[in-house]
Amino acid sequence: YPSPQNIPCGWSGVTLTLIPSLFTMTHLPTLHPNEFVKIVEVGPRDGLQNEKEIVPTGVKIQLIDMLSGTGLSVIEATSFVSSKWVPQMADHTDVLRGIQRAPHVRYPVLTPNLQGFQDAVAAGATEVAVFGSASETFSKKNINCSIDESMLRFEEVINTAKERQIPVRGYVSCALGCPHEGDIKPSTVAKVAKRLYEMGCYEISLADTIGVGTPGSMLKMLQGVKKEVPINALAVHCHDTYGQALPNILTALQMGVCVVDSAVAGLGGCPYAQGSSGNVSTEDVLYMLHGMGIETGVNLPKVIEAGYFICNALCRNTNSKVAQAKSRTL
Ligand SMILES: CC(C)(COP(=O)([O-])OP(=O)([O-])OC[C@H]1O[C@@H](n2cnc3c(N)ncnc32)[C@H](O)[C@@H]1OP(=O)([O-])[O-])[C@@H](O)C(=O)NCCC(=O)NCCSC(=O)C[C@@](C)(O)CC(=O)[O-]
Repeated sequence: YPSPQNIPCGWSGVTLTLIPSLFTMTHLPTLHPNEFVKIVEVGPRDGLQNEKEIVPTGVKIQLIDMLSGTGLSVIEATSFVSSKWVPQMADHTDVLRGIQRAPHVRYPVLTPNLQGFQDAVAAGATEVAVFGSASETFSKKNINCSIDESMLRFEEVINTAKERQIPVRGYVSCALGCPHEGDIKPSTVAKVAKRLYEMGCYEISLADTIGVGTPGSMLKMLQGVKKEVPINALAVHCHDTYGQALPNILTALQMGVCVVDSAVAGLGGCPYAQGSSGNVSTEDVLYMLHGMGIETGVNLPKVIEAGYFICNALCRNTNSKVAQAKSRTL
């Protein structure tokens, strides 16, 4: 079963003993110039799925094409979900067929069930993601089934994907809190993550769906999950509702995580998680990582340009502090 993870993963060498010093702020970990963090750009999917006005398909395609030229290696393109549930993603096939695929870029799409997987493959998808939750209530509201039922659906998707050599990524929503159930135990997150990993997901993205986490809760959650899933198979997916996304990501990096999800211009929100704000912006994550001497292979000015493009198209300001600062100094 193929793993698309060819990228060196440098931060896994940072030891847990550095974590207490994060909190006393006495010193930060030593930085090495060859360290690499993979960015998973989720703007075209997570960033746009919650937009009230339907974004023209051509705009989505142009955004993905611009992002393809930035050095990003993974761009989540769209979702093969029900258009009754998420009308914004109804043009999934046209988006996937319309983009100019760059050879070094992978374009995963969300598939909640076998029907979505089959539609995605028919449209040309070569990588998919299943999305589960650590909260029963959120699972029912988001994909209309319990956690156990969702695992049966995902198993079908993953087994079919294996036959076709299609890699599958897994999400665990509500990893740091649920809009309906409040706090979620790290052991519950770990259990769901483990099930997805053992079924065959090559990477598990732990999502702070409503952006309520702090470095403290991120630390405890990752301590729980890494007992069940190797740290180099984990990613973090932080929404920035309480302005904690960057410190949470930094904490995850210090724990050894080396894959970070983010959305250009900080777009986003989940239609089934009221009150959640946008994802952490790709521009701000890049600025932090590059400032720490960590390589990403991504060109920040080109991402800022893509961010301006989509913000103009949506008639709104960017959520990226870095893009805002750069525009003031132009
Ligand atoms: C999962 C379903 C489809 C179940 O929806 P359901 O209504 O329970 O499905 P069903 O199996 O009972 O079928 C009912 C109808 O839906 C159709 N159907 C069935 N499956 C599909 C499909 N794949 N694509 C298109 N149509 C589909 C099916 O064909 C049938 O059509 P009808 O006979 O009535 O005409 C629905 O609940 C759904 O689409 N949910 C999507 C929710 C979603 O996209 N949420 C946002 C993404 S998750 C997220 O944002 C979190 C994340 C990943 O970013 C991380 C984080 O921050 O937490």
